[in-house]
Amino acid sequence: MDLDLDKLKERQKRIRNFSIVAHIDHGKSTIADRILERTKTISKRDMKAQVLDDMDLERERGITIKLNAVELEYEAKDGQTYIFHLIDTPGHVDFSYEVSRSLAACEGALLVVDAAQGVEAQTLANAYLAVDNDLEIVPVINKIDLPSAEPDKVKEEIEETIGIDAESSILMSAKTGVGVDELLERIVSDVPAPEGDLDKPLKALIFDSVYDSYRGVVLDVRVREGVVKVGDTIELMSNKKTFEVTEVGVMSPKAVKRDYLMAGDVGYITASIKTVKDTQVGDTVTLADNPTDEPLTGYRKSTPMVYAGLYPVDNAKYEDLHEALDKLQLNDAALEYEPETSQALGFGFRVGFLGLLHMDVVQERLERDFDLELITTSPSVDYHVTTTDGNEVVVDNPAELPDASEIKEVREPFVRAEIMVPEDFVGPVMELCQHKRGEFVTMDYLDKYRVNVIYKLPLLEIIFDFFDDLKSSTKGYASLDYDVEDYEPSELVKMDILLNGEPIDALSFIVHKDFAQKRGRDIVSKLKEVIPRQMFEVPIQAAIGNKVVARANVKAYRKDVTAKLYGGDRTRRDKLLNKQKEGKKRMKEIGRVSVPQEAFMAVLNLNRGKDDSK
Ligand SMILES: Nc1nc2c(ncn2[C@@H]2O[C@H](COP(=O)(O)OP(=O)(O)OP(=O)(O)O)[C@@H](O)[C@H]2O)c(=O)[nH]1
Repeated sequence: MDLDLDKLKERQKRIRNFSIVAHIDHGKSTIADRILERTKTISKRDMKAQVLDDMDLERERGITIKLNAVELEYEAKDGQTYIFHLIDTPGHVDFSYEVSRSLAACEGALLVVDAAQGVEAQTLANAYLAVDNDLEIVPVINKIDLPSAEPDKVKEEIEETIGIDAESSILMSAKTGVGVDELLERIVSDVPAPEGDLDKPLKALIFDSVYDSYRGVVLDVRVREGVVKVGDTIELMSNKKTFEVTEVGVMSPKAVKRDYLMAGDVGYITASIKTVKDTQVGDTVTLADNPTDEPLTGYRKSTPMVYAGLYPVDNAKYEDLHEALDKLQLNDAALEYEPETSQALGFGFRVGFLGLLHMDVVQERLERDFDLELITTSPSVDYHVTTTDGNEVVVDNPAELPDASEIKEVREPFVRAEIMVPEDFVGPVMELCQHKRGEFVTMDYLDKYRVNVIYKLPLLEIIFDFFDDLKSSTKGYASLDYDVEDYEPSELVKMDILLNGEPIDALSFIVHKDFAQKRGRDIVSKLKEVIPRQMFEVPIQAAIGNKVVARANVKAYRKDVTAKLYGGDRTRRDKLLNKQKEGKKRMKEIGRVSVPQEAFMAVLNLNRGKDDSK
């Protein structure tokens, strides 16, 4: 097929690639929906609650996790039809890495700020990412319909904190539809058209990919230079593998086949790529017979912050879990894993996550989409350890921490946390940070009422529900952003948990010396509750090295769950028995002791400062 390059150049001038970035809940998805509606990309009837958040999990949790790209056509007031590629981005702090991936595919960003909440931590973090990517930023003040909206104050905040001109901010309400027309016109006038030579060899960035059981791997790409057509042989530059293109197209919002994708386009390519491992997000696609010289610079690779062991309840499902992780990783470049074995749990994987929300999402997806039953061990951060013989080791599994006598120093990751909060709550915020081993850095006034409090905090203390604690101690007014800054020595110890005299590797955790005694006692009493009585007495001990810090016994004999019920109520009795049966599936035989999944969660929840028995 011959393409008319002049026509394509004309078309390129009418393309606008942009993202919407915002703090969580400021209205990105609702704005995206309004844009889709107004451009008739989707009829009202077809519109589910929110189209772009299309994963079940996202809808249930009401958060955007995965990015999505859609193409839409907009007939502007100048009479021309423009092609918009809208790339959705997540708002939760765990997923800021995904934001930078989507921004790499754009020329502009709509920076959405809630008119009542004002600039928050992720507003800033995302605005900086947009600036780093040289994007044109269009400020949008949303929710002006709210009685508490203060658009003028928010404009000032944007100017002061981000340093961009906010006078011409679009004032809108995604709820009522006010401002949507202006928004569409401003996308045309303010977001630059993509540049990129159509005559040059193909250069396209893979910014996401999904596995489809019929078509193989589907690559989401932003074409930077050249053109790609069905029948072309593409090469993935990182591994030099070649594939014949079977389909190209765009999402609008369903897949729509096209004859070609050209420089400036955001769309998908399928090429019967069967192995998930061949495609890497951030890689460059070119043509095998006319390759480009240099790959595009990908983007910063995500680094996991939290690690946990994932084990199938049924050991025979190990391969299934492996395959499921492979598939999941394709859609989730931030996910890292490697095989590990546990004496207690058998074969499984050490998995690296961006945060606990990411961990929950991954576990839920593995269980729901791949029908696996899993045990997750207590999450850990990565520790840098210097041993007495001078070796440096990185430990992300507490069970692997060398013996205390062999350790010279343990360094743990510290973050610089920026907490934005109305000044009335500065006290509670500082109290919380202090309690979490934080070190005060500085405090700035953003305006008359709002303060940016900066603390240095151990990542270990942040990952366990710091965010929830922060929300409750500030009535929901605080927002948080953090970045790992460095590793510093801390007085950390490994707590072993022994059942029946045997240390259970999957229950070990690392804790600061000052919190160790209490944590040990709490865990032991929690385990005593959740471990069912067995045919023999089971001692539970918490120990640091050889020193036992807490101990309890689970008495012998099996608890009969129906004992308390008098005869009559049959259904209630059945229900209980069923519940017990259900619970049993999640029992893991460790040595001679049956340990329920709850035991592993108990360790996690106590570390998170929660009691899950309620
Ligand atoms: N009153 C009012 N509410 C709005 C407006 N825009 C969005 N909302 C509501 O604000 C909440 C959050 O909106 P979303 O669009 O889900 O926010 P988001 O920024 O996409 O959130 P994430 O996808 O989790 O990052 C929802 O309950 C919306 O109905 C608006 O203009 N006015």
